[in-house]
Amino acid sequence: MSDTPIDLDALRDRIDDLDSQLLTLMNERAECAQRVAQVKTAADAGAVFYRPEREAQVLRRIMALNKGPLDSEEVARLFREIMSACLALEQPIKVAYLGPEGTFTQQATLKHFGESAVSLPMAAIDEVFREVEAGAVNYGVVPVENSTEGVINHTLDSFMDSGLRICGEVVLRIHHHLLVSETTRQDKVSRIYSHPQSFAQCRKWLDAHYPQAERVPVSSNAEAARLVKTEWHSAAIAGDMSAKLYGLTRLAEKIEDRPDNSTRFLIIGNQDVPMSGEDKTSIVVAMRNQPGALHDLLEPFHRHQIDMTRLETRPSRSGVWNYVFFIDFKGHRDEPRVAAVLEEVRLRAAEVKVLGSYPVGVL
Ligand SMILES: O=C(O)C(=O)C[C@]1(C(=O)O)C=C[C@@H](O)C=C1
Repeated sequence: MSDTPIDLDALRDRIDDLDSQLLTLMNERAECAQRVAQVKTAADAGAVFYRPEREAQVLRRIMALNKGPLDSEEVARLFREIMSACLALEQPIKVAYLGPEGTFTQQATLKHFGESAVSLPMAAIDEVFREVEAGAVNYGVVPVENSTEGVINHTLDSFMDSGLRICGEVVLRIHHHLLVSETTRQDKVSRIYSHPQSFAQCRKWLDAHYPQAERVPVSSNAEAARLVKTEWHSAAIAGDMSAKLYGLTRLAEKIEDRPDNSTRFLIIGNQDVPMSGEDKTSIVVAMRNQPGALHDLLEPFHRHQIDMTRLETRPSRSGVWNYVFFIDFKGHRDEPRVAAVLEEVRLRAAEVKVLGSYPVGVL
């Protein structure tokens, strides 16, 4: 822009003009998406409209193109919403998530699917699986691991009995706040409600600032926030969504002990996702109970130089599955290198189940 001062009215006229162009372009894009839907339906009666690999490519491309001044993540969030609205025109998407409303899983659902998807809170992780299996919803969102507290066993166990596939992942930075209501006597907080995981993630801060307060574990952060509404001497540890839902204010912000505290969520569904260019694969492997079993399992990954991002062991729930390992690694099952490793692992294991290949979380 030149250095000549431009008056406010002229700038607003320019903004109006740009908004008109954006509106036309967004609607042109929406029409394209509608035509994409027609092409998909013509090719296949059971067409799949939601395409995680394409969405990841669109967002990555936009982030790479962005020259600012808008931040790349901000730009991606805007495009996420545009795609969410375009997908809703193709097919309204229903997503079940681990509720209740106001939890971090709801936040992850919005982050991944945008505001145009219909999201439905479920009371438990296995209910999310059941809803997707029954076809009552298109996809599900469940937490799988936290950087401070580790793996969420319920989710891993649910995969052992389910035929559902992993279609995507979303990583959320978790910020906890100490929340109070307008009636709370802030100098008299003697009880704090939260989910056990959140207490664990804020342990040091609580020991330093509220060593005397009673810590009451409840089923979710949102439930903690709800309880605080009715008690003048209580506070809750929860995130922004819960604060907003119950109209609470922050007495202290970002009280998690680790600044990089984050939770990874999985998108579960019925489809195999094609390659996006930057993918991960999750498998579950049962090994026979014999010496060197773990070494045998890991050796092919090392030899093919495949980058393992997670390895978890769960107790087996049947005779054959003596050891059960959940493994995440970089790459897609359709890549020859990955296909070769999977073949070798199959020869060494009692059983192998590929839970899915899916795009590495973009946002
Ligand atoms: O490319 C497609 O397959 C589309 O349906 C279009 C579009 C988009 O808006 O860009 C919408 C939904 C899909 O999940 C992926 C992308």
